[in-house]
Amino acid sequence: MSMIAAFYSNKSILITGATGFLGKVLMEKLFRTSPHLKVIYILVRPKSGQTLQERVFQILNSKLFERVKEVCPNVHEKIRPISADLNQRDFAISKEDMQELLSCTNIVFHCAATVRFDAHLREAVQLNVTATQQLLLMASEMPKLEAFIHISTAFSNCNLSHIDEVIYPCPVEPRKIIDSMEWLDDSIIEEITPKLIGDRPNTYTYTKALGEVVVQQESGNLNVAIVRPSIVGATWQEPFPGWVDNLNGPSGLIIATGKGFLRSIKATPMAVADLIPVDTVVNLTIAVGWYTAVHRPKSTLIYHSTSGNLNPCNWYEMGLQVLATVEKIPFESAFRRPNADFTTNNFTTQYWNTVSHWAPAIIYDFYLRLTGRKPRMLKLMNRLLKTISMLEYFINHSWEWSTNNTEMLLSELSPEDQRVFNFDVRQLNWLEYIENYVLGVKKYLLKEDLAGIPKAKQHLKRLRNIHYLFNTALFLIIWRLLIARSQMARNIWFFIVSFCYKFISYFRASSTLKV
Ligand SMILES: CCCCCCCCCCCCCCCC(=O)SCCNC(=O)CCNC(=O)[C@H](O)C(C)(C)COP(=O)(O)OP(=O)(O)OC[C@H]1O[C@@H](n2cnc3c(N)ncnc32)[C@H](O)[C@@H]1OP(=O)(O)O
Ligand SMILES: NC(=O)C1=CN([C@@H]2O[C@H](COP(=O)(O)OP(=O)(O)OC[C@H]3O[C@@H](n4cnc5c(N)ncnc54)[C@H](OP(=O)(O)O)[C@@H]3O)[C@@H](O)[C@H]2O)C=CC1
Repeated sequence: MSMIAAFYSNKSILITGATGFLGKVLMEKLFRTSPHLKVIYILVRPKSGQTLQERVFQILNSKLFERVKEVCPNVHEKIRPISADLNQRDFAISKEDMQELLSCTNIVFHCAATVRFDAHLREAVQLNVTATQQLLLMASEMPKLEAFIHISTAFSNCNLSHIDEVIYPCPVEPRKIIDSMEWLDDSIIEEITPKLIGDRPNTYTYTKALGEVVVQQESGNLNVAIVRPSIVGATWQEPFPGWVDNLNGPSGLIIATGKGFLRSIKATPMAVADLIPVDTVVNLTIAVGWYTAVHRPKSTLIYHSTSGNLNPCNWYEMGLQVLATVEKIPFESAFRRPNADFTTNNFTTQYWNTVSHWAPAIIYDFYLRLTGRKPRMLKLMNRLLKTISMLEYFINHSWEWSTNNTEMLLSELSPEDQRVFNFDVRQLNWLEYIENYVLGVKKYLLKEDLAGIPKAKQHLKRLRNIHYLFNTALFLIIWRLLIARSQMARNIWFFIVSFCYKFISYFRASSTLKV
């Protein structure tokens, strides 16, 4: 019997960010392994014209939750959506709901955040810092609370190259930042943002670091722990391999590569691709919840959920495996044949952007215009290149994260818990994982049917022929122009033609002799 699963039985759990990528997998695993838990409260806001109930219905009826329904048929009764907006004072939770949350909650998992790299500092502070502070305040009024688990990111201190499982101080106190956001206007905030974030690449990593300091300063007597995942990818094993439902991190780039939009990228091939499967992060998070509640460590423990120091894979290996997979299982209606060249300096990056990205987009848009359709490829390409420029920092640096607490926790688990809540990244086979990831992107993100693979392969063959034809035509045109203008080109041309002629004549003569 799993001790961790038993611990969560009969517990009331509060999850923020439960409609997000990580939150959904966390909920799924909790329900599947502890079907006798009392209730999971989730803080949800209405979105995209959907009510709370519609959002929850959609999640419960998704493929991700299929296995849950077998072990916990009354899952819909155990999930209690609470209308809340983390950007509002007291999260805009009704009095009755707040009362219930305060009096019943045993464990809090705080996953909600803005993960956008380009978020305005005010927005990022509100969600990643102020909301965390408010939630801690709420938690301090929960008499039955046993543990508060905060999800941060391994990149919150990405300005350092070696990162320990400790909270690093921020030059400006989070409280001062929170206060200043209340009275500074947007334009001044924009002006001071680069100074505040310093050598971090974006407001996301900066505010996640501030969020950690807030946890440290405001947790009082609470049992608190922080989990820091690196780049969270598709599921490795559970509930099934390859599940993913958003474009963040590598998923969007896998699509862009598989569809042949992205053909070269500025990346350091040997830099560590510190990916971590979402189910590994979730297993660790659940184990951390149990350990924090049961063992009540004296200080706030930080757990790195990273892969680089125990089982490294680099961007080159990852790129190769993505390509090998899309060769075997191609995506439908590719724009060009997939390719992934890594460039390492600005000049070659600009060159390949022009040749491999902008030029084909302009030609294709021209073709769309000619056929009476609306051009769209250049716009799409520019958006893609903007996205890549935001991710570039993370594919051109390597970090070392120490994982002592995570390893300690693994050793504390019973063999059964190590199996049920496996977060030992040493067991991960990267080639298999990446192949399943790409397949998952095809099935769950692009919603492509595997029956369409032969057609997709045919389409790639056609693209290859167009490519050869285009290159030959281009070569002939350039050559023709050169011959017309340059004596040297003409000489070379006549030399090549006469050489070929002589070679063929010699070959013919020798074969006649043999007969
Ligand atoms: C060979 C293989 C190599 C693989 C190589 C992998 C490298 C992978 C490095 C990851 C490194 C993360 C390391 C931090 C890990 C955390 O701790 S944070 C969690 C991760 N967070 C993120 O990834 C968020 C990044 N995304 C953003 O911040 C915003 O989407 C951006 C990039 C600023 C774009 O903002 P925007 O212009 O307002 O556009 P937005 O509405 O978000 O999306 C515009 C279009 O781009 C698409 N898009 C959005 N994100 C992406 C994406 N990642 N890729 C492609 N398209 C995207 C959208 O689908 C949308 O298309 P349409 O639906 O309009 O057709
Ligand atoms: N994905 C990754 O690569 C990594 C993620 N992390 C961390 O993991 C956690 C989860 O990330 P992930 O699941 O990927 O992110 P998602 O963007 O998928 O999910 C974010 C969640 O936060 C909720 N949320 C955002 N704003 C509000 C608001 N104002 N009120 C209520 N809820 C809100 C979203 O709700 P809604 O659905 O309504 O938008 C959603 O449920 C975050 O703390 C992130 O920093 C850390 C490292 C890497």
